Order: sequence, then C-alpha cells, then structure tokens
Amino acid sequence: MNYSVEIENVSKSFGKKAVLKEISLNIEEGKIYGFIGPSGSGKTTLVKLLVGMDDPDNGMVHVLKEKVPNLGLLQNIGYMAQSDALYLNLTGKENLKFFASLYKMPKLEVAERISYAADLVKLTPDLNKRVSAYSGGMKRRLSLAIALIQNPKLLILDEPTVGIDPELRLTIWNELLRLKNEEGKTIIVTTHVMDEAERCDLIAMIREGRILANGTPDELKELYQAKNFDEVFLNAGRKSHENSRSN
Ligand SMILES: Nc1ncnc2c1ncn2[C@@H]1O[C@H](COP(=O)(O)OP(=O)(O)OP(=O)(O)O)[C@@H](O)[C@H]1O
Repeated sequence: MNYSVEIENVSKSFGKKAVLKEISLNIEEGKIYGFIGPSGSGKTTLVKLLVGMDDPDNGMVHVLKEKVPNLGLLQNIGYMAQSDALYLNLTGKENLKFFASLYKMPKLEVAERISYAADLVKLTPDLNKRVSAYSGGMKRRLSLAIALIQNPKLLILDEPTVGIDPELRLTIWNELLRLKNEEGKTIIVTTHVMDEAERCDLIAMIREGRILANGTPDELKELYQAKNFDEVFLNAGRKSHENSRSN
C-alpha cells in the first residue's frame, strides 16, 4: 500500500502535560482521513507535527516518503491552520499572489490557480477588498484558497469549515471529494462536525492524546454500536471514561 503519511510512535508534551501519547498511524494515498476528537484531545498538535511546524519528543513522521521537517515538502503540502494567518492590509488577491510566490509556479499557472481557488470558496467578487474588511467566514474561505494555491498533493485542513455556511460547506466537501477522486489527492481534515466525519474514507478517533480507534465510518459505527456518528463520538467518550476509571 502507498502511504502519504507515516506516523511512528509519536509522543509530544508541553511542559508536564503529555498531549500526544505513542501515536502510530499510516495514511493511505488518495484517501480523505478525518481526525475527530473532543476539544484539547491533540488533533491540532498532531497536524502541526505533520506539517513540520513542531517536533515530536519521540517517534518519527514521514510525509510523501520524506522525513519531516523538510522544507522541500512544503511545495506539496497545503496547510490550513485553525487560526487564519493572513495579511490584513492586503487584498484577498494580494494575499493569494503572495502565498503563490512562495512556490515554484509558472506565472500563467499562478493566475489560473488564483482564479480557481477564489471561485471555489466564492470570493471572486471580494478579491480586491482588503482582508481587514472581510468577515470571519470570508477569512476562513481565503485561508482555504491559500492552502490550495500551489496544487499540493497533500491537503491538511484543520477545521476547514468552521464559520462557513451549510451551502458553501457542501460545495467545499464536493470539491474535496472531486480532488480525491479525480486528482488522487490525499486529504487530512480535523473536524467536530459529525456529518463531515461520515464523508471521510477513514477516521482516527483521538482522545486524550491517543488514537482510540481508527477505521471506516461504518466500521466505527459497528465498533461502538452506534446508528450515526454523533453516537459513535458519545459512545467512544463513555467507553474511554470507563476504561480510565477501571485502570
Ligand atoms: N504550544 C503549546 N503550549 C502549551 N500547551 C499547548 C500548546 N499547544 C497545545 N497545547 C495543549 O495541548 C492540548 C491539545 O491541544 P490541541 O490544540 O492539539 O487540541 P485539539 O484537539 O486540536 O483541540 P480543538 O478541537 O479545541 O482545536 C491542549 O491541552 C492544549 O492546551
């Protein structure tokens, strides 16, 4: 099997707090992989290790067969962070141009990618406005467009649809599915939205820095005897609580 991401026995602490505990996980190429778990369970910390923004204390991460961190990898990773890192005094278009300039892209392709990404997130009419005048949702949409700008092989999206209305959320999910099906992209998404979790091919349930279970949405429903993903989430929480009390 071809893996885009290999996580091997990774642990990470901040001070005395162990945030990730011996995580091992392989993410197959061309799949949408969801990380779900309660707030503070370690999802963002894990994705930051995949992007190379932070180092694990133990263990190893390989992305696209390269050991992380590796500057060359950034050309092939589109990362959308939870908090927007945008230049507020520039327009949406200038932000897109700036981020595109960080990658090796022919000029003509830059214009095409800006138009594609802005269109996807429905920002084309607002591209010439300063980002300081954007709403929270518009900033999220611009951040998503930036993550797509260099046409990366791997997309890592940390809660990409927070603050985005249901109609646009559906458009974005349809595009993520198209990117996977037609272009073979690998996509990692962290989410709290359970109907988004159901759209993933595979899911890792993260609780208190450990992967409680991983598998397809149907496998997880069966494992937790749940009718839907809200129940998977709740039953996983109960089970992990019972286990921690009996240990
Ligand atoms: N730089 C840091 N310094 C100290 N503690 C940190 C740091 N980054 C994260 N943490 C702590 O690590 C834990 C996991 O945080 P993380 O952001 O990875 O969780 P999360 O699952 O992404 O949560 P959410 O769903 O709310 O975004 C939290 O207790 C958080 O306070």
